[in-house]
Amino acid sequence: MTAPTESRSAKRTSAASEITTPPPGATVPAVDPAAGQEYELSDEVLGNECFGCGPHVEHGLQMKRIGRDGTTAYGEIVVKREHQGAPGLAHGGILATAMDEILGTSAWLTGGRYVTGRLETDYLAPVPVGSTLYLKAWCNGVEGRKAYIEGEGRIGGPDGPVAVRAAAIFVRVPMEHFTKQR
Ligand SMILES: CCCCCCCCCCCCCC(=O)SCCNC(=O)CCNC(=O)[C@H](O)C(C)(C)COP(=O)(O)OP(=O)(O)OC[C@H]1O[C@@H](n2cnc3c(N)ncnc32)[C@H](O)[C@@H]1OP(=O)(O)O
Repeated sequence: MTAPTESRSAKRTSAASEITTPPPGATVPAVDPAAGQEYELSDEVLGNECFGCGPHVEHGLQMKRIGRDGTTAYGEIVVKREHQGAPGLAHGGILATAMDEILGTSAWLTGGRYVTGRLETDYLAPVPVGSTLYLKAWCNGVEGRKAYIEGEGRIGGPDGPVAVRAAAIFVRVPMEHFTKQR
């Protein structure tokens, strides 16, 4: 019998593919001062209806933004019964949503409004219902309208094992992007 081999995702240290790795010319921006202020008021910026962070969306993730360090953003979600896929475990799409929310927060901290263009996710460990997922996202660079953002979610504590990683391209859009579709 051959010894079990480590999974490919466990060997990877980043979720970023060639597409979500910034090109050499990309720069890592400082936090935008206006975005820093918006961060403190993010409920008002987004309203209360966001599935990812709306504090009163009953079955939503109710992600709490718990701090930032420059454009690095920190957040937490508690996985609820309504977030299950397999019995007792968080649905992968829910985890991707949590990553989208925290990565998006980091993108917005660079200044301007951003939407997700591409989101890549590595799942490393199952996340049980009832557990807290400790989220962190940072910006690897901005080039033109594209922000290259990466992040991770840990269980058991902010320094616990990594359960999920993600990398994304967020694309800067004008404010009308959000109003013209209504
Ligand atoms: C401080 C903050 C506090 C508040 C916190 C708020 C947090 C919020 C958190 C929210 C979290 C949740 C967030 C959500 O849920 S956002 C909701 C989910 N996302 C969407 O609905 C986006 C839908 N897509 C679009 O609207 C358009 O396709 C966009 C706007 C994205 C681009 O269409 P547009 O016609 O405008 O531009 P373009 O096509 O010329 O592209 C421009 C550049 O981008 C590159 N590109 C585009 N797509 C991709 C791709 N897939 N992979 C790789 N690259 C891609 C493209 O090659 C080009 O590059 P270059 O040729 O210039 O080099």
